Amino acid sequence: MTTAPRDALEFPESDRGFLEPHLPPQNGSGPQSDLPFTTLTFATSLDSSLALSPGARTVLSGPQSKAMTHYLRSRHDGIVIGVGTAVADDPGLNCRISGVGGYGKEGLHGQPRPVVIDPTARWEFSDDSKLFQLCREGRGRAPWIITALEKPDAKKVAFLKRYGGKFISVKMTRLHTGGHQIDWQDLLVTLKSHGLRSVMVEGGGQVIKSLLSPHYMSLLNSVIVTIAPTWLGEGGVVVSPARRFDESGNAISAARLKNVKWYPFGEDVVLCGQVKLSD
Ligand SMILES: NC(=O)C1=CN([C@@H]2O[C@H](COP(=O)(O)OP(=O)(O)OC[C@H]3O[C@@H](n4cnc5c(N)ncnc54)[C@H](O)[C@@H]3O)[C@@H](O)[C@H]2O)C=CC1
Ligand SMILES: Nc1nc(O)c(N)c(N[C@@H]2O[C@H](COP(=O)(O)O)[C@@H](O)[C@H]2O)n1
Repeated sequence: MTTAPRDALEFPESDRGFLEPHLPPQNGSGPQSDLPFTTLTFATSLDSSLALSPGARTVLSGPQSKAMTHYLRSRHDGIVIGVGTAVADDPGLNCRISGVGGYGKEGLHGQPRPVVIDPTARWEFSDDSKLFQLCREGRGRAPWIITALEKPDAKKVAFLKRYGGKFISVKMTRLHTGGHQIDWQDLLVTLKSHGLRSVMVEGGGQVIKSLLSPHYMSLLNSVIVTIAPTWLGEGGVVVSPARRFDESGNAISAARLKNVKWYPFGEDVVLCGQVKLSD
């Protein structure tokens, strides 16, 4: 009998049912589309912060809602984050629920593909990065890195290939601020064409802000937010989409959810819903 690794999490069957209407179909065969089922999910404080500062890994979820996030990871083919999160958190981005691939089952079945949006390929990963440690241990998959560069650094390309990861070059708009803006529709179509039938976008702040813009929010099939009973205070990484205005120039809400359900989860509350599109 194989024993689960020490960091394995438990997420009981009894806690799973409520999530089902908010998740991609179990067998992956949703309506035929060139887009993957896309979930936006993150944990926030009472003052809408994801983290104490852009560079700070910050624990918000309690044990139960953390296990829920890992269950979500087992139900999606890919996890998307921005390079800011990769650099700040050195994340694992695997699923640590007992019974999932590497945590009790043979192979990597149930393990999502990490996808990092890194326009300039600035993430300096190495064998010591948590993601690659987990790959070596058979407990996670190598990342795909989405870049605007046509020819990323050959050493990085070779490194990723050794672990089974890769760069995917996509067109991005160059902003006057010097940054980049990805076309989310293009990205999601690309991910689907590479075999990801469902993706969950975890953050960070800049990624979520751009996805919640009027142009892209209709791409979201589901939104699942963990709210932790804490204020992080000023200077945090805040989730705050750009302002919107009506025809008369009056400010209106940037985005709103519909079909909302709230579920208490330990000391946290988990909010599930769908983006309400304007008529
Ligand atoms: N509480 C939670 O659930 C989560 C918290 N975090 C936290 O968020 C913080 C990082 O957030 P941010 O600094 O906002 O970084 P981020 O993770 O959003 O990455 C920002 C970078 O990603 C790229 N990027 C993002 N959106 C893009 C777009 N639309 N087009 C092209 N490139 C794009 C750009 O290179 C940008 O500089 C960290 O402290 C991390 O711990 C991250 C994920 C989840
Ligand atoms: N659900 C959730 N709760 C929190 O409190 C968090 N800080 C995050 N962060 C996200 O999870 C990633 C870390 O994952 P690993 O535990 O290393 O696998 C982090 O990079 C954020 O994407 N999420």
